[in-house]
Amino acid sequence: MSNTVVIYYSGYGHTRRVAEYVAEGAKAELIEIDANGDITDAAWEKLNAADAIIFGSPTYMGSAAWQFKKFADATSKVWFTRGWQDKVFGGFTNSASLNGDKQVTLIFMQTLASQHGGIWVSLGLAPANTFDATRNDVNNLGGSVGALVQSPSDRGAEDTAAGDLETARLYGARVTEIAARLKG
Ligand SMILES: Cc1cc2nc3c(=O)[nH]c(=O)nc-3n(C[C@H](O)[C@H](O)[C@H](O)COP(=O)(O)O)c2cc1C
Repeated sequence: MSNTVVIYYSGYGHTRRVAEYVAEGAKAELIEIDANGDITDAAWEKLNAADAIIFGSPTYMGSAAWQFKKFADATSKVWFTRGWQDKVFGGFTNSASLNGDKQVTLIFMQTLASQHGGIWVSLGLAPANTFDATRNDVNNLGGSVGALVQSPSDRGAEDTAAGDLETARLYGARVTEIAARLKG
């Protein structure tokens, strides 16, 4: 069994709900980045000890929230020692529009993982893109780099599409399974 940590920021709770689904699938511990973009020393230790790390952030203005970026910049301290070399990584993002430039956020997370010498896990789920596909289907947003979720701008986190949340859960499970396989 591998040890996975989900680290995320959420401004208004929508991404927190997604993070809970990812963590359920991954059997992971959750760490929330606070409103100042900080995490505790104990949280850094958990990240350093993890076999797999899954990043999460809402997409704000076409990229990750600044709090997540502050965390990303703070990982430079670990980068100097190659402390996360060969860890397994994944990422998810959530935003109001179906597209909303979510891909930019995922590519940012994938690049962050690559800077650390990590092994990135793709979504690994076929898109549900037929005429009859619905928002209850897995991967209805058609992602491939990581998990994409849409939360309607006029609703709370409880109204996030079931298919997107299931996509998040399945993706978490995939990251942990791949980390376990690599661990041997
Ligand atoms: C400052 C700000 C910028 C946003 N920019 C985008 C955006 O670029 N694309 C989009 O689809 N939604 C955008 N949104 C909507 C959020 O991504 C959406 O409400 C998301 O569910 C918020 O997640 P949270 O509750 O975890 O903060 C933005 C919201 C805020 C507050």
